[in-house]
Amino acid sequence: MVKAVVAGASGGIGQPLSLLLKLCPLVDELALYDVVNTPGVATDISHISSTAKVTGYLPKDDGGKLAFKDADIIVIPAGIPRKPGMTRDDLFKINAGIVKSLIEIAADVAPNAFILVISNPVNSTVPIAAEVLKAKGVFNAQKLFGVTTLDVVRAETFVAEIGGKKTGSELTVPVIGGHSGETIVPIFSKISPSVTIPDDKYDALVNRVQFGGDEVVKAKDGAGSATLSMAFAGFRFAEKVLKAAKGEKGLVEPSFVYLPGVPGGEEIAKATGLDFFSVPVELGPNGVEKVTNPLTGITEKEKSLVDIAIEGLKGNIEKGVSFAHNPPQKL
Ligand SMILES: NC(=O)C1=CN([C@@H]2O[C@H](COP(=O)(O)OP(=O)(O)OC[C@H]3O[C@@H](n4cnc5c(N)ncnc54)[C@H](O)[C@@H]3O)[C@@H](O)[C@H]2O)C=CC1
Ligand SMILES: O=C([O-])CC(=O)C(=O)O
Repeated sequence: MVKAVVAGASGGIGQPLSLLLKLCPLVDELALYDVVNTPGVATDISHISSTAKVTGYLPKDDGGKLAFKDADIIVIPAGIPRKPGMTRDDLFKINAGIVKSLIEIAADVAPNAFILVISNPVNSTVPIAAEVLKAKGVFNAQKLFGVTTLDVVRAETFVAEIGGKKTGSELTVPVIGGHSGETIVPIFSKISPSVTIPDDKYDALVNRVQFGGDEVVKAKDGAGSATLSMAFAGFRFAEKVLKAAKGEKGLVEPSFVYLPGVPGGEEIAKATGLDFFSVPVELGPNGVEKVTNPLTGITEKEKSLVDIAIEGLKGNIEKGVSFAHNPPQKL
């Protein structure tokens, strides 16, 4: 019996993500949690004639605990999205506390769950999650993931447009680093099957991957950020985690993980000086089976992009860790 939870299930990402999980034959039970509207969303989705049994919870009557209890996988797209002119870091003030409170519930009632954090700023919310789990004595780095799949999906799509492929899904494009602006680093030298990016298109393509989120925020013009492509990306990652948990081999996807706690991570932590970095993760029954060092054999241009990413990530990670230890006092 596989129980999946979506926290933030009534939102722009949460609703289509819940729909995709309801359609997934790997899910037997789907618990939808949000501070608003989950009775309606859950009842609506529950009428779909697929396997998963759907329930909806609000915070009242310990709804969070009931929703999360004994979950196998918890996906978190809870929190506010950007408006034009904002950076992801501008979301920290509100979303840091939301993520912290949700991870506390997870630690108490579902300490063995895979936890997939979508809420921004991912570069800081994942370190918060790790610190909360550590403090509760239940941290397993192999099961905590910052979801950066949308960067990979975008890179596949944009490279396919340039490389004359019919669809990006024919391509594997590693994207590493973090999940905001210049911390996002596409490694075009390792696209498989290989695609040559013309020199005169390289910088613009890197920029489009790094600022793909801004493209959507601008186009939505105040109505939020990427939701449908994010639901696709979040589901793609969750499905791989679930398939790997069932024993399927060869499933790899980049994710923002705690390097010192995952096999193969120490070497990358040493090379970057960072505890968290998005790297290609090979998934297994226990989550991260191993990570591969994405920095070997990259080009000089890519090295300089990685250096910029490392600088940005340092502050983002420290901000998350220090919030987890010293959250602002409530008035
Ligand atoms: N990792 C990534 O690649 C991406 C991350 N995001 C992030 O995902 C988050 C959600 O985005 P949207 O779905 O567009 O926002 P939204 O505002 O449409 O939905 C967020 C939902 O979270 C709920 N929520 C707020 N506090 C909560 C709490 N304490 N417990 C449970 N639910 C709570 C809200 O009621 C709302 O239904 C944002 O932070 C956004 O920046 C968005 C796109 C890509
Ligand atoms: O841009 C945003 O704020 C949402 C996001 O993370 C993305 O679309 O990559």
